[in-house]
Amino acid sequence: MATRIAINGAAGRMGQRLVALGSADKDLDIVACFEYSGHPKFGQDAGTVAGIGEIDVTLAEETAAEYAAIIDFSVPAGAHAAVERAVNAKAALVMATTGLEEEHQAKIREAAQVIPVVWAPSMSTTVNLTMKLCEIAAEALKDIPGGADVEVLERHHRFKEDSPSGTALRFGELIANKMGITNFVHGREGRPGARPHNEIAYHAIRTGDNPGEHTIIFGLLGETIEMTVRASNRDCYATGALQAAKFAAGKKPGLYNMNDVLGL
Ligand SMILES: NC(=O)C1=CN([C@@H]2O[C@H](COP(=O)(O)OP(=O)(O)OC[C@H]3O[C@@H](n4cnc5c(N)ncnc54)[C@H](OP(=O)(O)O)[C@@H]3O)[C@@H](O)[C@H]2O)C=CC1
Ligand SMILES: O=C(O)C1=N[C@H](C(=O)O)C[C@H](O)C1
Repeated sequence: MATRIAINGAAGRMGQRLVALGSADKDLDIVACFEYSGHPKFGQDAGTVAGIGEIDVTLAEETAAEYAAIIDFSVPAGAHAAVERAVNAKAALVMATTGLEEEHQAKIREAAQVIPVVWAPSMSTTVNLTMKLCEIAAEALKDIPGGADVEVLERHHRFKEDSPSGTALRFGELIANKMGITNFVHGREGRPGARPHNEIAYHAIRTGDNPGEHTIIFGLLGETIEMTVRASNRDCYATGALQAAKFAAGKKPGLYNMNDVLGL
């Protein structure tokens, strides 16, 4: 039987791709598409907005339909509403929105005590694989003579509201945990002095319509290793989120990540 899903932020860049790809998936049934009432497309058919023709689901704030999972790609206020909807409906939650304040993050952790939650800053297979590879590199280089300097560069479209990306922050966190690093900086200017090893620096580039690119640099004295992972379009994130919804629907309550979904 197909998994019945709801999409929050359904008129957005990601929401539209979820509607398009979810509608084409015979194992999924999109039964609700949420948007806030002030959205210019509110009340329109979600399929028409996504450019695939009518799917008989309108962009709404409420639904009478039952769903097994809700996927959220929206904004912090929308993510907060998605958590409440999922808990009230006893549905699984796939949380993809980034740039959340600590109070919103705490609500997600709390929700995971009563419903299954997949929470990841990137639903892409190659990004999550690159995270594993970076952990291997960090472990191998943590005590290298001369030290290894870690810098995380990310490049996204001009419309992105949070910075650095949630994915860049997760790369930094995973590497810092392996290398025992405790200092984080965001860009550099002026005369900060020689670079300490106990530091990870983030650099956020905003340009054009880039759907997402991350480069992680481990700079040694005499050689450098860089890992770059790049999306060509948003479907890698949408596909991962739809897979996560299938994975989480009906699972026992708890916090899951994309390694659980992808078996990495
Ligand atoms: N984890 C992952 O794999 C990925 C995560 N993301 C994250 O997903 C989020 C959304 O990205 P993107 O689709 O590009 O952004 P968009 O701004 O295109 O989409 C967000 C949508 O949510 C709408 N919205 C605003 N308020 C609410 C609300 N209260 N309830 C429901 N919907 C609301 C927005 O409306 P309006 O435009 O009027 O504000 C918009 O339609 C970002 O945080 C981004 O970083 C993105 C890609 C991959
Ligand atoms: O806003 C985006 O577009 C993206 N946001 C996510 C993030 O902040 O990590 C994931 C992806 O890089 C696209």
